[in-house]
Amino acid sequence: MQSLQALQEQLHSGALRGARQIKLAADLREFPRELFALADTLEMLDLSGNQLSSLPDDLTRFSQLRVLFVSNNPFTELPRVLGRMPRLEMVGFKACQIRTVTADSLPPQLRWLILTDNQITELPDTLGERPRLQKLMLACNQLQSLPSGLAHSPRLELLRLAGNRFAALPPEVLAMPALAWLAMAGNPMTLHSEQQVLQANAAAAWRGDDLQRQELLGHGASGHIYRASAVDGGPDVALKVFKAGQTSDGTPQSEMAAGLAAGQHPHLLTPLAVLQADVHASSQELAMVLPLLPPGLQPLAGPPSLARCTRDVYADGARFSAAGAQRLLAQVRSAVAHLHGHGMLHGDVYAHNILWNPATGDAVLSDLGAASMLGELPAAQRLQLQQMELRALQHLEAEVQARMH
Ligand SMILES: Nc1ncnc2c1ncn2[C@@H]1O[C@H](COP(=O)(O)OP(=O)(O)OP(=O)(O)O)[C@@H](O)[C@H]1O
Repeated sequence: MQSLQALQEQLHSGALRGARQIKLAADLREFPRELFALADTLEMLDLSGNQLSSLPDDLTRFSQLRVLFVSNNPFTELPRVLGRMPRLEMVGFKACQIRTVTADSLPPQLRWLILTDNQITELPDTLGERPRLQKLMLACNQLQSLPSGLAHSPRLELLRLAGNRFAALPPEVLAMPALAWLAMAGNPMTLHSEQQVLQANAAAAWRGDDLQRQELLGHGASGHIYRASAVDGGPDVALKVFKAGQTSDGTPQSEMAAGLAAGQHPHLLTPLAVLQADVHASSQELAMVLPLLPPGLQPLAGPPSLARCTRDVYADGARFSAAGAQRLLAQVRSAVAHLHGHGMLHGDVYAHNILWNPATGDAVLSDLGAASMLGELPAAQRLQLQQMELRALQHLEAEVQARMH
């Protein structure tokens, strides 16, 4: 819905009676109190893209609310009232201006917290006292440490720490019993390696004139992918043009550095080169050149839904033959082993990042958007992190094996 008036009209006409979901982006400066008419039924409220900086103290009247998105609003503090919301489990405040997260602002049932792209320097200890916490998105903040209680978060599986101020790996990470997906690039602990790779590859960057951009092949959260032909008559390539300076997993620079450091592998999609920025262009597009994948590939599954949280969503009829499953998993394992051999973590080993050809069973692991270069970390930590990533592979194996016929 795009206006308060539309909300009022629909409430008045009864069209919203019993509504469980509302999305309202209407340049709101204050929480629309009209919504309290739905206090007994609303389960999901999306007020992203408004001008809100606070939420009312009686938000607790939304007794059924489980999901709250308030991204892109000028909050400076995570509203304390959230800590009193009885059923709230998913909270999204991406790209606000949050500096402060107080101990009492975290809902008791918290399962999925998104605080990506804020200005947070410190998180409260109570974050470690949320036993259902499963997914924690903290990329692009100013954190230097984690609350010690997070070390024993029993269900925390996915953690995004990229683009913060960690000078060393926070010790809590290695103790997390269920962690399987970790992004930590773009921190002082990895940055030198990333910059070195980008510098070493700068001379080999392709120029915009080397390529003719053709049709759009697809797009994902972080970029648009085009087919491009090389003007010197070489084979066609794919060009990934990044959408923004940062994603929920990290920055394009970290993604490009990781891809270049990994080099080529038959079951891993990594760049051939970066594209030189066009100094004359009005907007400085970041882009990289990838090998063009053959047709017939499709993602092995869809990304996690709200309900699935950290687990992918497979098509209802998805089935694999025993031989096909073995082939697919062996190829993904070899791609992950290649990355580990190069001192890296993929960070996002998921079926939705595997492009797979159902006819041949061949697979390619893609999306290094959450990958980290671990070269600056002590060898023992590197190994422990790579062991941790094997949990993600085990989840993938279990999902595929559960669909074997
Ligand atoms: N190298 C390639 N060759 C051919 N097609 C590609 C290539 N890379 C991506 N595509 C197409 O573009 C689609 C989108 O790619 P992808 O999901 O990797 O986007 P993204 O923005 O990089 O990813 P994410 O959403 O994980 O950030 C793919 O499903 C595929 O159809």
